[in-house]
Amino acid sequence: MADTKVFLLDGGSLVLDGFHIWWNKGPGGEVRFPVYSVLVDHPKGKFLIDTGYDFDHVQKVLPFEKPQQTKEQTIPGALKLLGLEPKDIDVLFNSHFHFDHVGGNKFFPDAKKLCHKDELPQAAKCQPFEVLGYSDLAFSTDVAEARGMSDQLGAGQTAANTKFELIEGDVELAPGVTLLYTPGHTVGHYSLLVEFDTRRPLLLTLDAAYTRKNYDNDINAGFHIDPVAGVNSMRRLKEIEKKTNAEVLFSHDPESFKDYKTGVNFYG
Ligand SMILES: Cc1ncc2c(c1O)COC2=O
Ligand SMILES: [Zn+2]
Ligand SMILES: [Zn+2]
Ligand SMILES: [Zn+2]
Repeated sequence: MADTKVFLLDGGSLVLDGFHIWWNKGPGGEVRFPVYSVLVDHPKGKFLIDTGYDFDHVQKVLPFEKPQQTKEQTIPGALKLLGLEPKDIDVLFNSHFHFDHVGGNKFFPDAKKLCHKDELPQAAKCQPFEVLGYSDLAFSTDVAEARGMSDQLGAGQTAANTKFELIEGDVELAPGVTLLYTPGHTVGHYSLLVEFDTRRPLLLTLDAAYTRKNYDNDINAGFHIDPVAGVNSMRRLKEIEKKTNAEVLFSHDPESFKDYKTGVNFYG
């Protein structure tokens, strides 16, 4: 069987103060960090995990995050670099519904969509401190309507083509592609473990650990629903790393990202 390939789709960058990236630790000051999505090109199909941010949404709602995104860093642009179009994606999984992970969902009306069973209701009725994170609601007509923000929906979006199948606990998306339930950042957050025939596994923390410093020191990001669960999720990922000898990739780590394979380069 052909081996699995993992592509990181560079989605541009944003800025946050260091105390948001490393909660209670800092240092403060502006930190520009990467945003990317993950394409798993597997013999069983093409799986996309997350879809980055929508530039116009961030400009309008979170301009202080100073979005920088070229055409090639939009989801359609990044797929085009690989000779793919959005219609080639079979399954779209959102690790969680923060705006920097759902911005390109609108390009996938026909893909099978999956999320944790608690993440959807949480986005529909979130805590006051989660309103910014859950601010781009165009991924779900139900959620947008529940939050009184139907104006975010595009013309072609319907309840049917923004419907999610709900999962819970750890789930094998395909042989060797496992979604790991890692709550804390959000109620329904997931990380991803990908195993290969010919190389060590990849463990993608996604927002369970923004950077190596978060991960090594059990430091939550400033955005979390449950910091104790967040620490436990990081500790669980470190156990899995040890057990599988996985290479760990972080979601928003400016230093590490410099060495990650992006564009046409892939893991596998
Ligand atoms: C990158 C980023 N910016 C703002 C927020 C989040 C982010 O990941 C999560 O909740 C927020 O308010
Ligand atoms: Zn194989
Ligand atoms: Zn997040
Ligand atoms: Zn994020």
